[in-house]
Amino acid sequence: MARSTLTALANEKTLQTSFIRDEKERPKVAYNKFSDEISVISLQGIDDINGSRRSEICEEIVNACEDWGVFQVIDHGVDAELISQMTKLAKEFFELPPDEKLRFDMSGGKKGGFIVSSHLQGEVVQDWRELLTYFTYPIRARDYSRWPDKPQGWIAVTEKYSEKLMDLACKLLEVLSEAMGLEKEALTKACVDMDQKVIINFYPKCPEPDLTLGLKRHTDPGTITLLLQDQVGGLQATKDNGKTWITVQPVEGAFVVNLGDHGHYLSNGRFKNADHQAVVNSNSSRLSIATFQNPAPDAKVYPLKIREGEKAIMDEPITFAEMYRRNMSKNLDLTRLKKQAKEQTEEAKLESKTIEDILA
Ligand SMILES: O=C1C[C@@H](c2ccc(O)c(O)c2)Oc2cc(O)cc(O)c21
Ligand SMILES: O=C(O)CCC(=O)C(=O)O
Ligand SMILES: [Fe+2]
Repeated sequence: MARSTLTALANEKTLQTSFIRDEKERPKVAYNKFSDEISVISLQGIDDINGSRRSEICEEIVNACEDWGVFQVIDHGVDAELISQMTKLAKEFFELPPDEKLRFDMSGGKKGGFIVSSHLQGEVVQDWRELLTYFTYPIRARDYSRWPDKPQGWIAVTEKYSEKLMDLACKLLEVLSEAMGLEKEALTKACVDMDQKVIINFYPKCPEPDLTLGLKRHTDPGTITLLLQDQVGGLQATKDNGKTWITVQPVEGAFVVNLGDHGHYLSNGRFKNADHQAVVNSNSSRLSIATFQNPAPDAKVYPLKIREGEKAIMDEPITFAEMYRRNMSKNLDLTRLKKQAKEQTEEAKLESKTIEDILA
């Protein structure tokens, strides 16, 4: 799609075929049929090291990580005013004219910027989303030329936001380290020099939302992700390999926290890395801001704790870069297999049609 954005397609009556997904991948649950299965945990009292509230909070977090690998946090200490400024500026970015957004176009291998209708590697079907991404930590790796200069105030607000989210993520990783019977810093140390990347997802309203996805089913690759979503709804998770899905209830000012593949491996599979996706709707656009906390690319990935009676879920330590590469190529193989299976079914259908025709 040259020099154009998704927003232009949002007013059409039907969906372009490049966004239409196989029936098996289409949404099974409505974007606004909210579930209360995901715990909403207040962090009030978490800093009171010897207080009883801290141990209750830790227990709630650990239970949620063992069950879904997803929970929501409120009373997290990130200033409500900062959250509302961040959301306002992010919305304003996506409202800019296409040419302004495309000044930050990421195609051509640039690191950070704006992408329209990205699709996952090896996929042909496009996601119904626009996104803006930039790398915030380590600070020395920041490339401010890839951070938008509009709307005004953007850089100062996003810097503050990423700093506060780094603090919150480290606090949550402390709780998980302790739950594994390790020192508080164990998980952050395993990340070596923690990377942070922010992805702002904008999902315009969609003419035929039942045929497509805003963001296809995936797990996040990193340690932990903090997601700020608006009140529209659309984040869905599954814990039975896609048979059933739930839509996460939006909670004003809350962060949805989910563990990624790295967090899953480090806990030897004890903490889940839930498959999730974003569905879209025809009534309103939706905005979400995902902050990914990842280990450094050359950090070693291997379980930090293997409990008695358990076997390691990895054969050998590998780097995070290698872990990411292997997961990507596994996903690619799966996509290829699915494509082949589909083609074979189509062929079988054609053959049987021919037989039916002969017999008719
Ligand atoms: O865009 C995303 C979302 C997500 C993700 C989706 C699909 C994948 O195959 C995947 O590996 C990740 O998390 C991300 C994490 C990243 O580091 C970059 C991304 O673009 C995304
Ligand atoms: O927009 C959402 O609700 C999900 C976003 C997400 O999963 C991601 O950016 O990795
Ligand atoms: Fe995700």
